[in-house]
Amino acid sequence: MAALTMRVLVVNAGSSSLKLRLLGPRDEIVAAADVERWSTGDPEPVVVFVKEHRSIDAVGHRVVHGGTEYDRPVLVTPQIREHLARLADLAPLHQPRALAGIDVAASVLPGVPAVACFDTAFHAGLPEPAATYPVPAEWRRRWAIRRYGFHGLSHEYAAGRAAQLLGRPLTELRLVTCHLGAGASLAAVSGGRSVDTTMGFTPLEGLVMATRSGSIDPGLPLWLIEHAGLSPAEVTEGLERHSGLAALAGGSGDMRDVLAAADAGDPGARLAFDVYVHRLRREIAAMTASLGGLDAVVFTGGVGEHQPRVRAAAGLAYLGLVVDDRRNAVTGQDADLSVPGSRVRALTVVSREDVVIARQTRRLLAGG
Ligand SMILES: Nc1ncnc2c1ncn2[C@@H]1O[C@H](COP(=O)(O)OP(=O)(O)O)[C@@H](O)[C@H]1O
Ligand SMILES: CC(=O)OP(=O)(O)O
Ligand SMILES: [Mg+2]
Repeated sequence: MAALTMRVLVVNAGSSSLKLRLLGPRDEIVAAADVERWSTGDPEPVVVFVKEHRSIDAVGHRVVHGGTEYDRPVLVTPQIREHLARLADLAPLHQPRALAGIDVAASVLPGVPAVACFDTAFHAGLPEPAATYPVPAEWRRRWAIRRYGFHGLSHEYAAGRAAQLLGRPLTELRLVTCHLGAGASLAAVSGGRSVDTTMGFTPLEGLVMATRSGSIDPGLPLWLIEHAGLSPAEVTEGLERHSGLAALAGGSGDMRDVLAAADAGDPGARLAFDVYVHRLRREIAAMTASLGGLDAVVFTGGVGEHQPRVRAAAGLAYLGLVVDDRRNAVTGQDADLSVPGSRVRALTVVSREDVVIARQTRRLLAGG
């Protein structure tokens, strides 16, 4: 069949959700199923989805880490699957879930081609100063230590959609795209290319997340291991799964729960929100510095799409960006949030990683 008319099943295994979409040849959504608060990582919903929606021509999988090998989409073969499994320790909340999705889809859709689309690919061309960690050369060489960056499928989509909303060519724009979901990262996008991003070697660096710490003093985990008697596994578990909003609010890391508790007067939840927003503001400024200027800030991901309070608190008036309270009230739709005449625009864009994945999948299968 002509690859460009394919119906593509998109499997997006995130750290907190599993999103399944069947997209028709013009990227129209034929069917969709989301599992929110996906704590188990069990890929069984893929089986149920496939049974209900036959005539799937191809599968596109979101894979978070492509390492140095994969800076573009790739057809999944047994050998590629094994390579991707070797990267699992670099994205422990994600890579095993993506692999489980790849395996289960292959078992229920035998003979249907599957393509892996990478979060890291959009950042593969980061300028060297942004990509390089100042650590021993031997480490960088032996273990390919560098800033990889993640959420690239989302950042790429958000930047393209922002250009449409602004009615300007992407090649002329300096954008900070803010993917705020369970995981969260910012990208500095100049002329459509990622020139900086807050996540790094793994998806643990950068902003405060639902259960991840984001950036901390690298001396802290070392001290915990060397002097406080914690094992490396305990430190990993603590920073990946028991930090971030969940740790500060003392319960769920879901922003909806944090805000409900904060509104009910819970001091931990208030602090969680304040720390989240403090880091967000700081990192937006950092990305702006990497861009050398700013045309728009684009909010996407579950929190970015649905939380006016986070967007308002990002506090950008000093950058020439003034958010309009009424426009900022929208949730779950693409919109310009800024007051007319604001020099820098604020936008919200519904994350459509599925569209990027489906297009990459069709293009690869078409031989392009
Ligand atoms: N209506 C909403 N209000 C506030 N936050 C929301 C809302 N819907 C989703 N979220 C937040 O979005 C997060 C999930 O974002 P999403 O981008 O779907 O996650 P994932 O990182 O798993 O892809 C949840 O943890 C929740 O905090
Ligand atoms: C890379 C990452 O953190 O993804 P998610 O937000 O889906 O957890
Ligand atoms: Mg996601």
